[in-house]
Amino acid sequence: MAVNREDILKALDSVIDPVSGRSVVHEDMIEGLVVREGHVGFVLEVDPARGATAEPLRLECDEAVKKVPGVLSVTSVLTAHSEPAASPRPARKAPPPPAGIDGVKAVIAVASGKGGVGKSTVAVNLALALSKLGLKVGLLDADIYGPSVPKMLGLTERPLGENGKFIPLQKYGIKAISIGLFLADDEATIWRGPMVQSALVQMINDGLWAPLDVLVIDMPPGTGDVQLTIAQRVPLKGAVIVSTPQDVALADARRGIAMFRKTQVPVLGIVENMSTFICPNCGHESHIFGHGGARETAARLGEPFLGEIPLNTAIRLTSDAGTPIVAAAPDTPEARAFLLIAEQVAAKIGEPQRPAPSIVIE
Ligand SMILES: Nc1ncnc2c1ncn2[C@@H]1O[C@H](COP(=O)(O)OP(=O)(O)OP(=O)(O)O)[C@@H](O)[C@H]1O
Repeated sequence: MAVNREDILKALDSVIDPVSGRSVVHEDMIEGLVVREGHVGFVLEVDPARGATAEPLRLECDEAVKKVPGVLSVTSVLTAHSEPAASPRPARKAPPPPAGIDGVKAVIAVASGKGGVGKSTVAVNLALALSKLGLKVGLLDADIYGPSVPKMLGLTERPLGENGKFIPLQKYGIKAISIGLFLADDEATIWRGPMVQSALVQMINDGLWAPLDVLVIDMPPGTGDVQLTIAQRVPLKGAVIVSTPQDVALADARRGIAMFRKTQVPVLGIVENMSTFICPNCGHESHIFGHGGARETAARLGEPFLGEIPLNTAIRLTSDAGTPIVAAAPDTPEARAFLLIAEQVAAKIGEPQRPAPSIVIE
């Protein structure tokens, strides 16, 4: 039986907010409703003063929606946001350091100051390479404005919920959740910053991730409020900065580094992506976007340089096909470049390497 938005809104209209005494629909508390082939997702937005105390209301909404005939799964997110304050902005106190996540030994962010430099490609292949080293790995795609992990890992189904917790999907031996799996294609742009932040923090804290050695977060590109809040509210052990070798990208990478330094998140190192191009026909080596800029920037800023990833058609084709190069062809020089970076990252987060399990392409 096909279920539609009206059915869901009607069901939600029966849920009464105990604070206002009116329905959550009437009070405009439901945002970002998505109904796709029986799978329903929405955001319940409450006043920041209520925060997590509104969790029973969210569960009540879930229960109401689950009763609608044809509904296969419900994923909801509770967010508490405040409208931007009228100017002048009050001085913000530094937030307390975030608590760790039970059963997750380390959380690392893969970030870039600029979009399109291959941040997601690096995040996905780094996660798979860490898993090849024997670590238990999770991957959270937090790139609300261009979530590419579903495509790169070939994920289509929505993660199921269990007692208000998300169950990550499994692919190539890692656990993965993407914010993209909860959103309609055109929806990301209408999500306001605070909603994104709350949803992400909830996906991290309410995901059934444990046990994990490392959770890799594919950050949204840039250094705006969303990124800053993640850096402050997620217990990050460190950040990997991805850049291409051009000056413009490096300037943005420097801004990214400054942001992590400001929030006391250690920079684990810089990766230069799309570094060298070797012509598959004649073997000639060329540097389409320049070469070595990220290494120089790292040296100048006193941050580690983690390595170079070549510009290579196989990297793009395998990502597009949902079989990333580290899973599809682990013995190629391109995959080995990711493995070398993963070895350094594992060492920096204090994870000894274990015998590599084999990754099975499903
Ligand atoms: N080393 C590489 N060689 C060839 N193609 C690459 C390489 N790295 C990334 N790409 C391709 O470049 C495009 C952008 O990569 P990706 O989506 O990883 O970038 P991003 O920085 O995460 O982008 P966004 O900021 O939009 O999320 C993709 O088509 C990807 O396959």
